[in-house]
Amino acid sequence: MELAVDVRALTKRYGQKRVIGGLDLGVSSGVTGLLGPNGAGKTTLLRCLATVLAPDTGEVRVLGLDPADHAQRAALRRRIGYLPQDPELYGHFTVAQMVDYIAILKELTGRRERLDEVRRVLAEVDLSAQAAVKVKKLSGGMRQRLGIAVALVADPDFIILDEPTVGLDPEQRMRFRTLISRLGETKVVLLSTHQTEDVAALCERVVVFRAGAAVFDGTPDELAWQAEGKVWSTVSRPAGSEVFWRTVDGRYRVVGGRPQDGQVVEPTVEDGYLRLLSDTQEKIS
Ligand SMILES: Nc1ncnc2c1ncn2[C@@H]1O[C@H](COP(=O)(O)OP(=O)(O)OP(=O)(O)O)[C@@H](O)[C@H]1O
Repeated sequence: MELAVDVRALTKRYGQKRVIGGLDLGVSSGVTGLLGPNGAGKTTLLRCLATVLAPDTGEVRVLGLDPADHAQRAALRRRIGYLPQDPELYGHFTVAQMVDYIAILKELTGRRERLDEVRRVLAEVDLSAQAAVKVKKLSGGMRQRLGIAVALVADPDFIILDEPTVGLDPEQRMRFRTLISRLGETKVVLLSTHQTEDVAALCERVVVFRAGAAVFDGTPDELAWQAEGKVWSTVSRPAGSEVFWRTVDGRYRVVGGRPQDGQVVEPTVEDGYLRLLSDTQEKIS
C-alpha cells in the first residue's frame, strides 16, 4: 500500500536550534496520534506536512506528492484539511460566511454546492445553530469547533489536526471522537494532542515525539504496555523520585519502582507515556 505520509531524514532548524533531527515516519491509513511534551516538535512536523513550512533537509511525500515541487504542492493543498494550533478566523464574519470563504478558497465554485458544504461541515461539528453568529462572539470551544469545520471543507483526503480537542467540553469531545473515527475509515487523519484518553479512544496508532525524534511508534495498547508491572497503587505517599499523583480515592498512583505496600495495577496509555518519557529522560540526562 502506498504511504499517505512518507517522511525520510527530515530535519528542521529555527536559527541554531534543531527542532526535528533526521525523522523517518510513514503513515498509511486511519487515525494516527502524535503525543509529546511541549516543544517536542509536533507542530513543526504538522506544518511541514501541511505545506506551510519547508523542511531544511530530507524527503517528504504526502499522498504521493512532493510539497517541494510547485505544481505538486498546489495539487496537494487541494486534498489537505488543516487545523493549525491557532486557526486564523475572521471575527467580523458570521460562522457560515467564514466557512463559505474557505469553501471559495478550496475552489468550490457553485453557490448551491457551497451552501450545501457549509451546512454539512457545520452539522458535523454541531455548529448549525450558530451559523448566523459573528465569529468574534463564539466561545473558545465553539471557535475550536469552527476551526475543525474549516479543516473538513471540500472533503479532504488527508486531515491534519493540531491539538483539536483543546477547549472542547466533554460532550463535544465525545462527538469529535465519533466524527474522527468515522473519517478515519476512509481518510488519513494525523492529529497532535496532549490528551492520552483521546489517543486511547480514537487512534489506531500513536507516535511519541521527544526533542524532535520519534521515541515510540505503535498501538495505544503497546504504549500502555511500556508501563506494565510498573504502575502501583499505594496508601502512603511515595518517598522516592517516581512519577506519582493522588487519586480521588485518596490513594497514590505511582509509575516507576515499587513503593512500599504498592499493589500493581493495570497500566493506561497515560502511564505508558509517562514511563516512556521518564525512561527517555534518563537516557538523555
Ligand atoms: N517560528 C519559530 N521560531 C523559532 N523557534 C520556534 C518557532 N516555532 C517553534 N519554535 C521552537 O521549536 C520547538 C518545537 O516547537 P513546536 O511548536 O513544534 O513543538 P510542539 O511539540 O508542537 O509543542 P506544544 O506541545 O507546546 O505545542 C520549540 O522549542 C519552539 O520554541
